[in-house]
Amino acid sequence: MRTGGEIELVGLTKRYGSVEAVKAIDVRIPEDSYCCLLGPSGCGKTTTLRMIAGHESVSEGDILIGGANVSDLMPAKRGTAMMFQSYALFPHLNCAENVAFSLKMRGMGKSERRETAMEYLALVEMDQHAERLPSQLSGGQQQRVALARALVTKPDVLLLDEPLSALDPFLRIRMREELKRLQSELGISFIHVTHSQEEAMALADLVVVMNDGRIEQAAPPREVFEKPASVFVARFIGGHNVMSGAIAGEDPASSVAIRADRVSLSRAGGAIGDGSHSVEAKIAAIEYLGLWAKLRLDAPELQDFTVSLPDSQFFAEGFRVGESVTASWRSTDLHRLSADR
Ligand SMILES: Nc1ncnc2c1ncn2[C@@H]1O[C@H](COP(=O)(O)OP(=O)(O)OP(=O)(O)O)[C@@H](O)[C@H]1O
Repeated sequence: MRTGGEIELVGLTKRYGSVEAVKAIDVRIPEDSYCCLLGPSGCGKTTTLRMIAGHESVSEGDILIGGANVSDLMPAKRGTAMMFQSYALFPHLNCAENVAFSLKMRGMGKSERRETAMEYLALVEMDQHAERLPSQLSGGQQQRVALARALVTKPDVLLLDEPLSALDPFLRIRMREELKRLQSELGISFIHVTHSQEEAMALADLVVVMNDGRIEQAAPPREVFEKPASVFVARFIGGHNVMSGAIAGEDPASSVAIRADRVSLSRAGGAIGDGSHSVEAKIAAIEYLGLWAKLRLDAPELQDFTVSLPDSQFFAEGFRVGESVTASWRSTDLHRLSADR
């Protein structure tokens, strides 16, 4: 087992002509950690990853890996390996040859190459398919080989660009578990680009939420969910309602968030739960999701306001679309948000 290097991005900036794709971002990713760069399309995630890999030049700022400034180093000298969304396997080489390719480039002898390639194929449970060509593998199997090929170079940091997006939902969850296992077994850092908040929450030790070339919040998943730093993070991560501060007796220009599962509902005229804030509303829509039901409420002071009720409570109450209800919550459950930039 080895210890992956700490990664530090200092004032990292990327300009394409007049477009500033990444805007002076600062973040420290501890060694031996699983980091997800999360954000909507075009927010600068891939550009950041490509700068770390050395596939894209830096306009300003620095990239430090294990304390060394690698900003101007060739990709092969950085201690990083990249796994692409398309897997990019050589079609004419079998699995073992694909994994052994970079070892050949480094001058390793044939039998040692084969032995090492088989060891890494076993790590991703693909050793039994060593002689197959990529065209004879499923998408998920090709991805495992691509992972072995990236890991065989013994990087300090593995960079993954949307690695699960081409897989079906079932396989995506299996591979997610596999990636997490590999990261903790190998003891190196993984930096994984995704636009899926669920994927980031499931995998990451550190979630870096990006928006328009900037970092909105970099924190462990629980902190991002429980204490979203901005209106953007609260909306993007989901599960929260964002309201004007006026509802909490604060500056109407400020914003507060309440989790969808922290709101109580009672029939209009009925007793208000244990909430210290309440709003009269109508049920505009209901989505039954198995474990939960999501009820969208309509009221002048609420926008896109959703309440999540456990299925048992939802069926016991028998709420219907169009009914008048009172939504209430405790002031201690309100979370103050900073404005979007
Ligand atoms: N080679 C380029 N030339 C000009 N602009 C670019 C170039 N590459 C990226 N951009 C712009 O930089 C911004 C960030 O792009 P980037 O690919 O990093 O976003 P992303 O968050 O990875 O998006 P996605 O999830 O869609 O891949 C976008 O506005 C994009 O149009």
